[in-house]
Parts: sequence; structure tokens; C-alpha cells
Amino acid sequence: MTHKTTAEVGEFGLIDRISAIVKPTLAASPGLIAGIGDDCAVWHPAADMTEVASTDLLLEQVHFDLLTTPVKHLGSKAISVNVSDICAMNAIPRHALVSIAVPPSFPVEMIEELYRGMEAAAREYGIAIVGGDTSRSPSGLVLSVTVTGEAEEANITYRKGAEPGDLVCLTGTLGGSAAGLRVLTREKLIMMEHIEHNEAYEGSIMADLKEYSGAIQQHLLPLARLDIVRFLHERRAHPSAMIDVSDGLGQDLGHICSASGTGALLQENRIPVNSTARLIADELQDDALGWAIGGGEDYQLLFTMPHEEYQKIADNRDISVIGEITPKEQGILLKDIYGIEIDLQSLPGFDHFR
Ligand SMILES: Nc1ncnc2c1ncn2[C@@H]1O[C@H](COP(=O)(O)OP(=O)(O)OP(=O)(O)O)[C@@H](O)[C@H]1O
Ligand SMILES: Cc1ncc(C[n+]2csc(CCOP(=O)(O)O)c2C)c(N)n1
Ligand SMILES: [Mg+2]
Repeated sequence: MTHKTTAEVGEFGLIDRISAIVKPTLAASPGLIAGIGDDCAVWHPAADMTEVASTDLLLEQVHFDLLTTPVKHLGSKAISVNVSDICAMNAIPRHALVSIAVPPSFPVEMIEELYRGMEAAAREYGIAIVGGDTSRSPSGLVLSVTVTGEAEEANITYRKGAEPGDLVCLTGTLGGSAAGLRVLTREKLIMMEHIEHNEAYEGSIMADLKEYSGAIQQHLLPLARLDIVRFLHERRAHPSAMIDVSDGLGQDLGHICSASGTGALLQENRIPVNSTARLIADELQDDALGWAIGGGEDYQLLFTMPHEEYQKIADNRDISVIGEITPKEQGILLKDIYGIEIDLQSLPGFDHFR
């Protein structure tokens, strides 16, 4: 592969290349009037729909390590984590704006690969990438993605709205992303040690990561649960409150409970822990349930629903009932397999400043 520097193509040359890569996504926005190339993107929202918008930052060494993350995967993940926030409002994602700050040493081909990942994810979710911003970064790659979405006003689901007696529901499994990150970090450290001691790092000493792929995939390429949002719409089933699990089950359930003014009681034996995470926890002598509760980055949907409403979706094997909403005074508790109740808020979740 040849390597061009950003200095060779210049800012506008780079934007032209980016524009060409994301062009196929524009077909997803029939209401689009102007995409990349003017001071603003312009589109017609669908009639009678309410707009939602969300933005998230991804920083090198905070959200990703380029030694363990293929840039194409990173591009897809940057789109997915934002689409996940739109899904958490029970809305359908429509448009994305992507801003990047790039270190001068970063080859243009890697930026193109990053955008190929974004384009693939955008196609998967049916959203159009319609603009962004480009800058030099003095240290590390920075990505900022903003996604808009649409929903009928009555469908929009907030963190508030949970009521005592509602079931607490969760899509998919948890803990996979944290487990995947642990394996990737371990492999990186082994590689660095070999380099430090001037030893070859070759196939014979590289771990076979195949058996860990379920967790590594969950970490590098999480999928926003737009499939579940579409399913809820099809069944006309309305969650009373919803959030996506980005910082860990304990903390994100805490957000639903504090916004709704409720407590919750979860059953440990009902929490669907990723099976590869269990395998990895055994090997690393770590705790897969701890990753499920506090690891974060699984991007599953956590929602609450009255019993009658839940009957509309009870046949979906990918949605687990993990507990119930309780009055605020009862706290936010996890009943473990021995029947002992643990304060979920006392378990650590992800916090950028702690
Ligand atoms: N710097 C900021 N300025 C203004 N609003 C902010 C800022 N940071 C966060 N917010 C707002 O605070 C709320 C909570 O943000 P937070 O980032 O915790 O949620 P999230 O994006 O759903 O979670 P995650 O970032 O883990 O995916 C959101 O409404 C967000 O728009
Ligand atoms: C290099 C590296 N170190 C640590 C982590 C773990 N991590 C980073 S952000 C986050 C929560 C969601 O972030 P946000 O709240 O900003 O959406 C988690 C669990 C990682 N992915 N890569
Ligand atoms: Mg955020």
C-alpha cells in the first residue's frame, strides 16, 4: 500500500476523498437538499416527525488504542455508538456529521479506511453522512460524530417514565466488550515486551484469538440495536423508559431510576453474561459479572415496560427480563444467587474523571 501524507493532498483534497467514500450513503436520505460542500447540510424532515440529535467524542488512548483497533472497525464503531443513542430514544437514525482531528503523521490511506468503516455502518443503519469538519491534531486522533434521528412524538422514550412494577428488560448480552478489551490489551502488552527485548513477535507466540472472537467483535464492532427499535415499532410495544448501556448496567440503570424517581431490583441469575466473557474471565481469573455490570461499551438497550405491554414482545429470545422497577425508597439492588441483596450503585461503572 502506498502512503500519502495529509500535507501532500491538503485539507480540501482530503475532504474530496472523504466525500467520494461517503457518497453512497446519501441515497438513504430522500429529503436531503445539500450534503457535503456548503456551509451547512440541508434536509427536509419527514412530515409530522419529531427530530432527535446526539453527539459523542472518540479520543485516541481514551476510547481506542490504534495498536489494537483496525481503523475500519473504529470508523464503524464511531457511527454505531451514536446510532445507539438515537435507538435509546426509540427513534430512527437519519443523518450523521463527522468531525476528525488527525495527527500530521497519519497516512491518508488510513483516513480513507476509517471512512470506509463509517460508510459500511451508515449503510447498515440506513443513515446519510452529510458533513463534518477536519483539523490537524497535535496529539492523537480525535473523532466527533453527531447523529440525528426521527420519531413520532408519541414514540419517543426518555430515561424518565419507569413506574414501580414495570419489568426491566435488556437486549443481547453484557460483558463482551470489556472482556474483548482485556484480551486485546494483554496481547498488546506481550507484543510490546517482545519488541522491547528485540525478540521476534511471530505467529508461533501470537495467541489464537479465534476462541475470543465473540468478545473481541463486541468490543471492536458493536452493533446498535436498531433491529430492536424496529421490532418494538412493528409490535406497537412502548417502553416506559429506555437507555443504551454505554457505561455499564449498574450506572445506566441508575440513570433510568434517578430520572424516573424509582428504585429497581435485578436478579443476578437473569443477567445475560456474554459466554465468551465468561471464558475469558476464567482464563484471566477475573469476574465476568463485574464486566457485565460495570464494564460498559456493550451498547445494548435497557428498557422498562409494564407487564401487559411486555406480552407483545415476550416471544423475542433476544430480550431478557432481568428484574423489576420498585419504589425509590427500596434503592437500586441486585439480588445475588444466594438471595443476598447488593446495592448496585456501590459497584463501579465507567466515569471519565474517576
Ligand atoms: N459538554 C457538554 N455540553 C453540553 N451537554 C453535554 C455535554 N456533555 C454531555 N452533555 C449532555 O449530558 C447528557 C448526558 O451525557 P452522556 O454523555 O453521559 O450520555 P450519553 O451520550 O447517552 O452516554 P455515552 O456518552 O456514555 O454514550 C446528554 O444529554 C448530553 O447531551
Ligand atoms: C484504550 C481504551 N481504554 C479504555 C476503554 C474503555 N472505555 C472507554 S470509554 C468507555 C465508556 C463509554 O464512553 P463514553 O461515555 O465516552 O461514551 C469505556 C468502557 C477503551 N475502549 N479503550
Ligand atoms: Mg455522551
